[in-house]
Amino acid sequence: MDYSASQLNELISFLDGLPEPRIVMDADYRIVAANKAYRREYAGSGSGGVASILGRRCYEVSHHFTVPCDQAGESCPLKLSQEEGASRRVLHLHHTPRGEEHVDVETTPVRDQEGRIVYFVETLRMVQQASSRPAAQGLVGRSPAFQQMLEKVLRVAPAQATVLLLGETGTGKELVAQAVHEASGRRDSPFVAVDCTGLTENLFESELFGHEKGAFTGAAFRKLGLVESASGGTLFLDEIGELPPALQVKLLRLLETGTYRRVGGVDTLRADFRLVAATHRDLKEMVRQERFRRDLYYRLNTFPIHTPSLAERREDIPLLAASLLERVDHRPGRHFSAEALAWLAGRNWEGNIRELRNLIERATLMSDGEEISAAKLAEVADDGGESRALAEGVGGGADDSFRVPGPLPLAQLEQRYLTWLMARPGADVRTLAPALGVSERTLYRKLQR
Ligand SMILES: Nc1ncnc2c1ncn2[C@@H]1O[C@H](COP(=O)(O)OP(=O)(O)OP(=O)(O)O)[C@@H](O)[C@H]1O
Repeated sequence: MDYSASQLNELISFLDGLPEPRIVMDADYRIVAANKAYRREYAGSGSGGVASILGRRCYEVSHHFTVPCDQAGESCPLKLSQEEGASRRVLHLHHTPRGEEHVDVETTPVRDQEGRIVYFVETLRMVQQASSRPAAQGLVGRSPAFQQMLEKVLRVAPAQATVLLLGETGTGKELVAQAVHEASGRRDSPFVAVDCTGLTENLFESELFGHEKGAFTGAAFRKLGLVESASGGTLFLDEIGELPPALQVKLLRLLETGTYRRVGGVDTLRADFRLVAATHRDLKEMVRQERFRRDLYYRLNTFPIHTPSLAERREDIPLLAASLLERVDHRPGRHFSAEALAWLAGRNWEGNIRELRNLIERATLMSDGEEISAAKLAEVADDGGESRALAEGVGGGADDSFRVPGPLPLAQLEQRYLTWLMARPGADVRTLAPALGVSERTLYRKLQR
């Protein structure tokens, strides 16, 4: 290796001056150095400081894995970077002194004079827009489906590209739109949301473009439109599939020319917003049926992001439930019993997170003690008794074979398996724990994770 110790020291002191946490690794995944920001953020005090990570492998430190990430079902940026000889970025869940966190990891090869790769510099950017632990606000999630979505959000956010959010109702499209805004350079300017449902032609124009004083009866003052209010920021058009054809033309004109006029005004104004649009409809099908303009569809569909349904991210339900409980109920000590969490995870949620949130809110209002039970949830669920039957363990409905779509990291497999087990009729922690060879406390802790 033609890379001297003094060159390595030079590299480290250069990295010390950079604000983001960075580590240097060799091709064998060993951490050979960490910059000041890394030491501050990750190697904390108490755990032996930076000395405790030097010489150890990155996958042991960040994932507590015994094999490299790519052998544990995750993509490994070091491996990808090595294969392609270029920088690679992936989103990972990392163990940190604060618990598990989403981290945007970028690995860049370092070459010697002969152009051979000798080290890799890994940059770790903390993701502010989502939490993998219960949180009082923002997006929470840790399932693969959620991570795939989050990775797309973080990639597109810094660009100006239009984002199209496609997903069932209640999957968090507005929250995702806000995350795009927060992760973009426009975060200090307004985020303006417009619901396109029920917009008439007149309303659309005056709401979006504003109007001049006296433009029509009742227009006593000049009014700023939402496009103007969103200037410098992000305009979120929710339920874009509901926009009538006449308004689709107007929106297309705005997007293509980047200009508009207030109702009753003569000045042409320049729009400056980043567009995020969302719909639960199949826009492509609407185009086929000529209910949505093809040209507008292509203009909007620059960067589509699928917001996963709860059925696609079932393992996130206990985490979401704990977060939503924090949001709707501020009484100290309020929590779900393990059976309640398993009951929530085993149910079908057509209304997705919104339905989950509403049910939790009803259950908190109807519960007196600190603990919310599965029986209480079943009582307040409005599905004709099917839920109660499941909670009491007398009804069918739970599939009796455990299946996974393909290889999964073992920690995820365990989580899925436990959630599935607990969702079976009659399952309870007391009888399951000995069958699984763990204590009740351990099982409870695993279910809360
Ligand atoms: N990942 C998430 N973490 C925490 N809360 C979430 C998450 N996603 C959605 N929520 C919550 O779920 C509810 C529904 O979300 P939101 O209104 O953004 O959904 P939507 O997809 O825009 O729905 P619709 O299509 O009906 O407009 C909100 O209360 C939101 O705060």
